[in-house]
Amino acid sequence: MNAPVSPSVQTFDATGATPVMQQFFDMKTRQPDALLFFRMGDFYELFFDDAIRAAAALGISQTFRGNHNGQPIPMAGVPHHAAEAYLSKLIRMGFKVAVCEQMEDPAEAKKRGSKSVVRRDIVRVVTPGTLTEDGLLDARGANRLAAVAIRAGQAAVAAVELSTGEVECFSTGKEGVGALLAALSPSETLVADRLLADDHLAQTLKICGGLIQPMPSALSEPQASETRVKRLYGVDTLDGFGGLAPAEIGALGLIAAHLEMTQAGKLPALRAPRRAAEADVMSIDPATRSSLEIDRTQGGDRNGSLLAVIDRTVSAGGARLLAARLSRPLLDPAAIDQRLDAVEWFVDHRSLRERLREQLKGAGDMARALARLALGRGGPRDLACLRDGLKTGEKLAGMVGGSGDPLSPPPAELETALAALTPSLHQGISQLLNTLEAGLGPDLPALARDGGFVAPGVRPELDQARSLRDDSRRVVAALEQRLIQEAGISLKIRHNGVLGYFVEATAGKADPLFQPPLNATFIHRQTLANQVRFTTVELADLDARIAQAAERALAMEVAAFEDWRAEAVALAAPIQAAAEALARLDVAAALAEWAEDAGAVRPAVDKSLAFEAKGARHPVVEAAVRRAGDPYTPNDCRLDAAGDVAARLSIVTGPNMAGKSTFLRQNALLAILAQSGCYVPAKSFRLGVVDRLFSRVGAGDDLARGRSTFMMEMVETAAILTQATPRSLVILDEIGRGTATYDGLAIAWACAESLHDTNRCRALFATHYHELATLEERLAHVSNLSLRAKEWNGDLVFLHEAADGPADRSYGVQVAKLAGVPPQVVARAKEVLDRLESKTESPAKLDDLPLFAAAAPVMAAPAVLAPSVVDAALKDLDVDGMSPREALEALYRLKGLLKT
Ligand SMILES: Nc1ncnc2c1ncn2[C@@H]1O[C@H](COP(=O)(O)OP(=O)(O)OP(=O)(O)O)[C@@H](O)[C@H]1O
Repeated sequence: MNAPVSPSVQTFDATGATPVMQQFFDMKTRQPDALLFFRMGDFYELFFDDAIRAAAALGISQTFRGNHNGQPIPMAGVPHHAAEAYLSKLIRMGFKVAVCEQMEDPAEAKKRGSKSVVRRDIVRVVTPGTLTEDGLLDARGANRLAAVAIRAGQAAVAAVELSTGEVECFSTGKEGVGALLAALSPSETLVADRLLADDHLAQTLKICGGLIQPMPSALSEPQASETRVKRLYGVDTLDGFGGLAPAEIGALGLIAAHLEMTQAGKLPALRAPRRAAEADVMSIDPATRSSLEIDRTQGGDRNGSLLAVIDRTVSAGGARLLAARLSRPLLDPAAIDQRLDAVEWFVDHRSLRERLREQLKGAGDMARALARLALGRGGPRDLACLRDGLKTGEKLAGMVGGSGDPLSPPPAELETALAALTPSLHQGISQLLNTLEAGLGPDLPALARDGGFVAPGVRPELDQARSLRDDSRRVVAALEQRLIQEAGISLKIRHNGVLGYFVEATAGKADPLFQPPLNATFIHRQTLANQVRFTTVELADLDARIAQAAERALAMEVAAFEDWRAEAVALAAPIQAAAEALARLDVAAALAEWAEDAGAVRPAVDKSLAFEAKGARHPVVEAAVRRAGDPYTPNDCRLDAAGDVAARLSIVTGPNMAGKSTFLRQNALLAILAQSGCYVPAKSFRLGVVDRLFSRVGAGDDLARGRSTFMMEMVETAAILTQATPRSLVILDEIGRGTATYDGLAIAWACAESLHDTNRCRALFATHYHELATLEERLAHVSNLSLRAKEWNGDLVFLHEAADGPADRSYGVQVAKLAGVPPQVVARAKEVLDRLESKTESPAKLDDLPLFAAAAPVMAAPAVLAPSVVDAALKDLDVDGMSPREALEALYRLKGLLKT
């Protein structure tokens, strides 16, 4: 989303306004910070500043309409049938839009007097977090409205997905808000305005809160909040939600207030809040989430993320559930196992899985259809979506329940889903299903008011009105034949919204109709360039009868729709449960499908502090490498925070491009996949649950950020060192690289020691400081790993193989050669390196290293290398011919030259 646009609040002097403008001013005063879409006939018009801003944002023309206080009124408009596309664009740009509709037919208004104005009202305020239309939403992604509240030092984040009715509520400490928001990735976040004075919180919200809506602080006060939440759920007490904490009520209260304000009194069908404490889900801070590219890449694309690679779901609800699971891995091994049982069952029942996935494709998005119906924005197609979803559910329940394999009955996770999908277990649902199956015809319009969707034979009165209408149409056809005979010229009976039915003749041939005797029958109505239009007494009479019958038929259809809608909304809870059950089946089957495609295995998750991966792969890099026709090298990784069966901390070395970052990330992704209840791409994987995952990936990986991020890197490192527990998993990639060599080495060294001694967590620490390899001898639970490369006929070959022990050397010069650094520079670098590596020329050996001493080591005497190594290397650089990556590497090389 683009940077949110700050609302511009205008003040108006309404004196002397025309009645319509007066109405506009009234509406605008009610929603001063929203663009007002003011319905006038077939258009939504915008006026004054709104018109100017919307015209600029949408690239539509801005005109003027009349005057106000002697000034022309700026105006811009969008046709109502195309409004959704414009709305979508405005919302994406961060605008808020208030939709003001005509609440009556203009004819009704006329009855009150010729000067009276059509009644209008704001029916909805559209904000990013309150969208429900398919056209405005990504079907496979959630669209959440979040709220943050803090009470007595305790924080809560609540989130509602209005388009499916899902509500979640999390309690956390103040510092946990960022991780929760990053996991929820809301498109809009409500927060009491006084909390924005807290810089840290304001910054967190800015990074992961979507559009921030400051709310008057009074709205999150306990009493007001509680009353609003009760009203939202239509309950007398909140006890049924299991003792919500004051901060949770505050956050839900803000959501309730925002919904009241934006939905113009329509109540959404919300589910009871699903609550989770920080202790239930793996905490992944925003920086880690972004660097691991879980549901989107660092560039913001879904493609190339972990989610995109493993997602084999076939329904929108399934896709959303998988995304939610992957963004919030669980901590309870039993709950994780339940999910894994379901996946395993589908791995074992392949043909059933294939049939089930085929059925699921046609199931539609029940959750979103129901939400639209509840908010009065649904139509006959949404009812059909419920019908099809429930029907599919019934079929699937039969299919899975009757799988006929007594030795391997469906596990608990699937059993619960099946129960929610068996209509006979819920009388209301089977009744609704019968009603909709019998009631909905084959051709369904988007809106009930377009009619034609109620099947014949369902409502006798409707059938009567329809046959009257259709009979009359046959009479019209007969009348047309008679009039042609009578007039002796060719003519047609046509219909339009203004004239109703009329007779149309070509202008050149219409003369006789104006002459006696025909002018006694044909009454002139309209002359166009090529046609002349008439009516007859008989036709006018027929027109009235047809219009009446059609009107009655339509009214009956709309009434039928309302009945069915109400029946469905009253069954919101079981329908939502069925929708979720379909999503669960889809996710379990899809993960089994992926497991088979990717050769993934079931992980063993327990309460130990171990991490034992054998033959593991990075799912995203593997896919990319294979696409390029290369093989991917699987790797093992063993850690144990207790230090019993493996080291707690592994120092990972190896040349540039050897695969260090990939190895680190791969292991973090295994933990996420396993705790989300997914199979993992490995030969085997045993994991003691990880409570917090931290990843600090080197600044050098991103040129654009690399220059000024040493501070950022240190802030993130500080967070890790203060927050990681013995149950956490930390991956640190090239920490300390963005500063002077000795500072960097000292910081890296101290961090490694602290992780080992104080945090005592499992950690992988990739570094170019080979000096850190000696930690293995100095600390009890440290091991060395290296990603291997070897020289072959003067070239460097990357093996991507993680082996015990440190890297023998860094091969920086060879990598420079591979990267296309000019041969003379490479040759010179080799020469310099040889000298530096010879004992006599290299004074800075680690054993002499005065770690943490204030004095920096003295540079080697430059005399032998006069004028200077750096001068020479600089001179040879072809700066204009370098890519950014080559430039960065050259810079490091130059810094490397300074090292000694
Ligand atoms: N296990 C593997 N099997 C096959 N190819 C791999 C493997 N690991 C990494 N690669 C390939 O090597 C490339 C470089 O990997 P990566 O970025 O992890 O190296 P690095 O050691 O972190 O490099 P640098 O130190 O320059 O950041 C990857 O983009 C991928 O194409």
